[in-house]
Amino acid sequence: MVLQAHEGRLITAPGPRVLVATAVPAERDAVARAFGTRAHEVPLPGVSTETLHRVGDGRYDLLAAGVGPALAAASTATALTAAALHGTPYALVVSTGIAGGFPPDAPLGSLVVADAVTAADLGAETPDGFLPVTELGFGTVHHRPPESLVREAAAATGARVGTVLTVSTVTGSAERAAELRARHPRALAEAMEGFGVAEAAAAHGTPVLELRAVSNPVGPRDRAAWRIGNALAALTEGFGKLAPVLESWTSHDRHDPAERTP
Ligand SMILES: O=C(O)c1cccc(C(=O)CC[C@H]2O[C@@H](n3cnc4c(=O)[nH]cnc43)[C@H](O)[C@@H]2O)c1
Repeated sequence: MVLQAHEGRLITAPGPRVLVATAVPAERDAVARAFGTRAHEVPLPGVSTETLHRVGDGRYDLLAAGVGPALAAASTATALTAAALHGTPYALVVSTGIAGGFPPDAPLGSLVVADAVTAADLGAETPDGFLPVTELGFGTVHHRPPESLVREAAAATGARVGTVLTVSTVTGSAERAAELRARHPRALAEAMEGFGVAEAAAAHGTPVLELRAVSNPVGPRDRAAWRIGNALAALTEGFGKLAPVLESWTSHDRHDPAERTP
């Protein structure tokens, strides 16, 4: 499939394309390093600040989509819409980057793949505790990536499988960490974009995967203890192992449409 001309050369993608959304450029570049080659920058229509970084023979578009679920959703939706209008839609969206891990289940430097991408603070406080937005009669708080893809991604990368929470406020106390784990006993990690990316993907009927590398424990704030370099290295290594899985999974008609994000 011909995607575009670049410096007089046609960039082609041999198969289905994957959009990879990180929060910040350092995470995007960690993913790009897994492909070894220089990324081609492709403008994103209507967005002056960010470009797509195209790698892997044009199969992967990497996007630093911004910090937090709202900006990540807006940027991801823009990229999905632009690709659809161009006639080159994505077959899969991957939300990735660093994350806080719930000790002891997700240690520093480990990888986590989400079998549930969960909005942890979307709802209402009541005298009886937190109510998720679904109990108020609205929307959804979980997106479930396709089971077969989660299974294969975990097998290839060695990632632990569990819930990855999306929060708008980074947890900064032991009390809040315990509260989140009490509400979400299967939570392994928290980050700030997955649910927003998944909402955008769902609006386009595109499946989503979330892979995170743990840079810090979820708990009392200690920014000096974040091991961002180690986590970014784990992300590069993990993505190198993940890419063949993504290529196989998106190329074959093995995935059950019922598994897709609604
Ligand atoms: O300062 C740097 O060099 C640097 C390099 C890469 C990434 C960063 C970030 O600050 C990324 C912010 C991003 O990380 C996720 N994150 C990481 N730990 C947590 C956490 O404990 N709770 C919630 N989110 C976390 C999150 O997705 C942020 O958007 C800096």
